Amino acid sequence: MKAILSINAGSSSVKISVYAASHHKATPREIADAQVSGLTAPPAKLTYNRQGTSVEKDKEVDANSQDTAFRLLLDTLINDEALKDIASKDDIAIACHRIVHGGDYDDAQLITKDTYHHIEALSDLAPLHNGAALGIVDACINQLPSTHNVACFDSQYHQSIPAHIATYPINQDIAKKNKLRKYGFHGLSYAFIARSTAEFLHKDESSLNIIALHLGSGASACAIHNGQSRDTSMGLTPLAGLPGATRSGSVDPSLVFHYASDVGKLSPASTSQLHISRAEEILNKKSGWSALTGTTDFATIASRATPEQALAFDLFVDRVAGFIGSYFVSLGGDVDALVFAGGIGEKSWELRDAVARKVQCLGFRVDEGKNKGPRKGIVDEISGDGGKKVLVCQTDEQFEMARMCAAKEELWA
Ligand SMILES: Nc1ncnc2c1ncn2[C@@H]1O[C@H](COP(=O)(O)OP(=O)(O)O)[C@@H](O)[C@H]1O
Ligand SMILES: CC(=O)OP(=O)(O)O
Ligand SMILES: [Mg+2]
Repeated sequence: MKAILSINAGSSSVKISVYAASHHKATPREIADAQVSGLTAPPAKLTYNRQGTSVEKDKEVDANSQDTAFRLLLDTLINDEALKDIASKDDIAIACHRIVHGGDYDDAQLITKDTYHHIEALSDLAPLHNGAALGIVDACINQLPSTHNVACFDSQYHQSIPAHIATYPINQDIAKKNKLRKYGFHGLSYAFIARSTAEFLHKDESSLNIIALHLGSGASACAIHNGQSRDTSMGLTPLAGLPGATRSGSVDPSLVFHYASDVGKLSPASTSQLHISRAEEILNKKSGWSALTGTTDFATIASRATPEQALAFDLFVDRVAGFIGSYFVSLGGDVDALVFAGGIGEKSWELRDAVARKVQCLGFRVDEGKNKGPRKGIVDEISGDGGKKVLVCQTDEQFEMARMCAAKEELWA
């Protein structure tokens, strides 16, 4: 039996799940999960469940970065005497890490010096994520010396996007040399959503066509054709596409040159692990819900209590509906389901309701009672009578990573 620590450093949270797996290709069995959320909407909150029982719920904690959140979570797990599977740090055989930007990697990688440096070199292309995740890898290397570290990439799932969709219309010599193309992210989530939705619909995954929405602190949409990513809204970096908690999403690229005189300069936040220009800092960290409303808490925004919140809400509905329309065409109208996931997609009935109304012309509608009601199962149907299928999937990137590790033969030899 091996204990697997699955670590998901998001832009506003760190989520860790602990699994036990007995052998190569075994389905990992969850034994605990813990998360610190609200890193961009202090105070951050800790939630911890062991064997399905709540130990802590929304406990206010002092954490303002992914690194401090991770240390707190690791201590919580190690110091819990009732968590028998990891009585000491040595019991953690595998730590898998969600790495948002994996460049051309098409499979999870055991983290060696080489892979570490490769991921580090990609950090500039995921300024809210890769550096933070590598900080957690460093902490694991130092604090868990006998643990194997595995990198699981958010970009991997999107390797199937065809060239004419992934290519930017710029000088192709420069594009190839500098690897400037659409990569796409939230792929661990989309892989989980595709498999779970296929199971729910009793369809073979290889014939599944869906429009999936991962709407969290970072938000994206994905057109899934025959079980594979055909298009997604994020691009070279996770900034493109939909707006997020602190991200602008797509804007006219020329806006950068008209925003302020110093946007091209390196930001004071730049470190050896992260080279971020002022423009990138503004569009990644000082835009989105935070800039429009002063909060990154989407539950507050969904209340539409102020004109600013109403504007942010309507703007999000407009952008999300735009991608649904575009992907509906991309899938030739052959869509098995529209699937909501991510913190906002799973928890905001208001957002689901407003989006569904906006895309009613495509045949989607939600049932008010089902939409507002408690979730039944990992995938839950909320479609209205006679409408195309609308589902909510409680996505699980940590499980997806643990599953990838169980499938890696070299870790079980
Ligand atoms: N009850 C809720 N209603 C609406 N939005 C919510 C609710 N709970 C959490 N959220 C939003 O979900 C987002 C976090 O989603 P999550 O997928 O966990 O983020 P991360 O990108 O850090 O992984 C935040 O913007 C938060 O405000
Ligand atoms: C890729 C991305 O934006 O991830 P998250 O939503 O977890 O910040
Ligand atoms: Mg996330």
